[in-house]
Amino acid sequence: MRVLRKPDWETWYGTLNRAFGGALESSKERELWEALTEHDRSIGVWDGDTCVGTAGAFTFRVTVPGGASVPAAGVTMVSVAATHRRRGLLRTMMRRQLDDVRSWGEPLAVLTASEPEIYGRFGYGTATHQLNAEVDTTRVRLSVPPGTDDVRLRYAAPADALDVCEALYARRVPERPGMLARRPGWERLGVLDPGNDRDGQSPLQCVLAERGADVVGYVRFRIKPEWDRSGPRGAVHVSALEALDPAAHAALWRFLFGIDLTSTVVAPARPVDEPWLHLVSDIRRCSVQIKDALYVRLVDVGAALEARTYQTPLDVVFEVDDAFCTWNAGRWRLTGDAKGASCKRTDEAADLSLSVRELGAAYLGGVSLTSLAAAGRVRELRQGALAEASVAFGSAVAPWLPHGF
Ligand SMILES: CC(=O)SCCNC(=O)CCNC(=O)[C@H](O)C(C)(C)COP(=O)(O)OP(=O)(O)OC[C@H]1O[C@@H](n2cnc3c(N)ncnc32)[C@H](O)[C@@H]1OP(=O)(O)O
Repeated sequence: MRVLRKPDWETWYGTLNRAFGGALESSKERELWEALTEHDRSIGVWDGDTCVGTAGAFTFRVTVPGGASVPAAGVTMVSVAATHRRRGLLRTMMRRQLDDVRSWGEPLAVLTASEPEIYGRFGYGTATHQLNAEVDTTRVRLSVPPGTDDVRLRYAAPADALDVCEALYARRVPERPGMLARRPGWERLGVLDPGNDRDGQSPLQCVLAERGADVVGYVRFRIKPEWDRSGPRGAVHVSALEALDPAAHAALWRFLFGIDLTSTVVAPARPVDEPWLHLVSDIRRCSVQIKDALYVRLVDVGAALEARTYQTPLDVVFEVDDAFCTWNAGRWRLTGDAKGASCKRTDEAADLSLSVRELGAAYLGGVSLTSLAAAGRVRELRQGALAEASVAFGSAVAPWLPHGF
């Protein structure tokens, strides 16, 4: 196992691509991923000249409750060749990677998982969920708030509108836990639009929402035209949508719901507190599903818990179990409120006992400690401590990450 060398990238990436089915052939996409790869933070496992394992860690900053932007290793590009699976290569890479992340002084590691079963054993907890919806727009109507008609919509070429969309996205990032401050180059992933990825859908389209001279929202989407005996049954596939206020939000969704010759809006990876859920006439025809999204691993429990704020005052001692990163194991006293927090080692009696995985799940405020306790994953040792910590850990805005990496 060694750090990725630049000349090895093609082979390394070939191993990764094959582990995901080998379908990624677009040279535009390869080039971008090569540019985004942080070689000195990536590792490969080699069997002689053959690359059999890959893993990387992007340098991210993630928004946490209270709005701070906390350094996080974005674990990515993890693969093991099928010829070498289930011999402990992933475990070996995860060990090395978490030791590295600790030595880089980053308190968090985050990832989106190809399969939910893989990463819990390494201390990652499911911290954000996403909502996937498939709306029957022949039956579901939207009732929009005042001001919606004042929002003007216009088509723009996705690449031309990229800068203005990114500026708007950057304004959203500090407002929602789980969102990542975009590093240069990342914005291009959203508009790559490789033909082999489309499955009969149109190229990407973009519509901007404007009020006066200001852009107040945008949507990127594709249309899949379809006809059956009863007529047009096309689908609108939403790929990204951001809006700065309720009227802009409603205007964009009303536009999507009303596109001629379509009968469905497919909206994946939306926040679980998506506002249009409150505007639809018939939620049962929106086929809403919830899926796991961002996984969080506290690499440094003390620094991570100090980096966020807490909705209500709390003073609790956690007994943390962490078999994979034993430096975290033991008792931590966390005191804090909406202004700041302190988390230090202690010998005092514990109030709550849990594993680092549950702490990761609760960290962004989207999974309550109470629900984890009801599942038997958190134990309350002092009466009242669970409710105190659970409310304090919550977030007024549901954590969300709109994209994978
Ligand atoms: C953040 C990301 O990049 S997510 C992408 C992950 N990569 C992929 O899904 C690509 C296809 N899959 C693969 O490349 C491999 O199967 C990997 C990377 C998921 C696993 O690699 P392996 O080297 O086989 O894993 P390893 O042998 O170290 O297994 C460690 C443990 O995880 C378990 N495990 C590994 N993969 C899986 C899985 N897909 N589902 C359930 N359990 C798994 C093993 O059973 C083992 O369990 P144990 O600790 O109880 O013995």
